Amino acid sequence: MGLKDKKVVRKNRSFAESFKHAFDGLVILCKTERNFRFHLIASLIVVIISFILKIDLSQWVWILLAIFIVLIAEVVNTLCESIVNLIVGNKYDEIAKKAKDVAAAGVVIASIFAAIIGLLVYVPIIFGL
Ligand SMILES: Nc1ncnc2c1ncn2[C@@H]1O[C@H](COP(=O)(O)OP(=O)(O)OP(=O)(O)O)[C@@H](O)[C@H]1O
Repeated sequence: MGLKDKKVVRKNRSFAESFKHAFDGLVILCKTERNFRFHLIASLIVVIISFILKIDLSQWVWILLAIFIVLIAEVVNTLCESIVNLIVGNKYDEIAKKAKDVAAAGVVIASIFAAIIGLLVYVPIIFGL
């Protein structure tokens, strides 16, 4: 193993370095997590529809809240999966299953919240209520 292969762990030295690593995390999410990509594309479609329907400021607040809660739930889900895999690897473990299933349930709960917000905002506009 050459010198350049030796990677060391150290604290971030600046805000810029912290931000760079956070950005790396975003790239990893987009490249490796199919569900995160799906939610990102769905979010983009929702934003475009919202512009077309000319929703007002308070409606934008609710829609953006719903979008970001789902994305954050996906981040927590991926984080949980990574930590569980790091600890147990491929070994079957009931607690690992519980952790992953509960994290996935968080995404489902966030998605239900987003669907309810979507109905409350768009149905009255579309049906002129
Ligand atoms: N080590 C394990 N021990 C027991 N069950 C596990 C283990 N790893 C995964 N599972 C089960 O398999 C399911 C799928 O796990 P996996 O790691 O493939 O998640 P995933 O398909 O990436 O999930 P998501 O679709 O939420 O991204 C988990 O929800 C869990 O029920």
